[in-house]
Amino acid sequence: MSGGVDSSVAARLLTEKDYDLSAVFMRNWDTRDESGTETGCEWEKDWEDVQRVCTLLDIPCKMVDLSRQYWTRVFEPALDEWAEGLTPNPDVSCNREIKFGALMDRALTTPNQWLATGHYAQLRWDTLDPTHARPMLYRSADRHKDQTYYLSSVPESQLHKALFPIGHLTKPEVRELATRYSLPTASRSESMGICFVGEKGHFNQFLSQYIPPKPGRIVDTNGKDLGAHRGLWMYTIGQGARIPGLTTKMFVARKDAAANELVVAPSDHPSLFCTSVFVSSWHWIWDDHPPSSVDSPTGLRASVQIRHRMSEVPCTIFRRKGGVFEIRFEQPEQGVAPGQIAVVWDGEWCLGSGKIVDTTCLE
Ligand SMILES: Nc1ncnc2c1ncn2[C@@H]1O[C@H](COP(=O)(O)OP(=O)(O)OP(=O)(O)O)[C@@H](O)[C@H]1O
Repeated sequence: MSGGVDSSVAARLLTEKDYDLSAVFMRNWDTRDESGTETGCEWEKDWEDVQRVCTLLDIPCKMVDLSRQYWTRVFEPALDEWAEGLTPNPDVSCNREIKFGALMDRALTTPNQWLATGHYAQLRWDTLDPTHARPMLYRSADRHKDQTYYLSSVPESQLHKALFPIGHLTKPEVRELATRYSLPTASRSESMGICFVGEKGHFNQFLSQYIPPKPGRIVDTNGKDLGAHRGLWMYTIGQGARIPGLTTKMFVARKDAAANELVVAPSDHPSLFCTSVFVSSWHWIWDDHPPSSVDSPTGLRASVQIRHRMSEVPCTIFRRKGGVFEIRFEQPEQGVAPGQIAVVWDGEWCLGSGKIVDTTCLE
């Protein structure tokens, strides 16, 4: 339980079933490591809320400190990628490495135990082999809140031991239940993004505590010098880049890490539209995936999401050498950045995800 409304309702719903419940709150950020954020993660407040809900529901709760594991397995690797100019997604690795990794290992000590969370996601079961039912990760009923993107690299072995009690509900329904059950967290506001970063606008300020400035040039696609930047990690491909003295609005098309140059282009420029991505570091949820059609000349027809806040788009997937897969979009896509996680779907069924290492754009 996180102290938020979703996991509070998840816990309340489980009290109606025949489970022997206990709650676990995880601290994953050591506020002593922060030297600039004003509010920090406020984990004490979250922990208090968890305890208040647990008292009401009459279930025991405990806190575990996984801040060291979070630092080494999630934050440091992401920091390295930001420093290289990539766009990592620490929330995806947090679910794999921490919530359904270290936390699950710590919390589940005997067979017949499950870890329930307030994620908006659903599990369906493939019972083709009745002796070996297999969990399939499905979109939640609330497409606006769906969190399967973030769960896309949690392996089957861990999903076997997971429960998502609110996955069939919408957020308004969850809030209504929280009010009906008089949960103390009913009116808590949404937690946004990565807790230690705080408000979105402070992201660069936060990262600058860890990554030194590395000034370089901003150029257009012809190499014309347009100005200076203070570090490639401060920009994301696809974002608008304000260039003093230019009337045309420019967008980040590419980061040239070798030359430490930020390449920008106007909104309709072909360099902003990508036709395919190359993806490595795959985590297929089922370890006997991907389906064999990735090796056929016609490839695997699927859909792909290359960041959380986008709809999935049709694509075809081909296996290339060295564990790399090429994902070809049906229509050119904008805002495609190396480091981002590409999540692959068969309809509503999430098959897995990997990290974008390269892109092919129209120019
Ligand atoms: N610090 C934590 N300790 C234990 N479980 C956590 C913690 N943070 C998140 N979780 C679990 O992961 C789920 C999804 O986390 P996320 O950060 O996306 O929260 P959320 O969507 O804001 O949900 P909530 O309203 O429960 O905070 C939570 O519902 C909770 O079950």
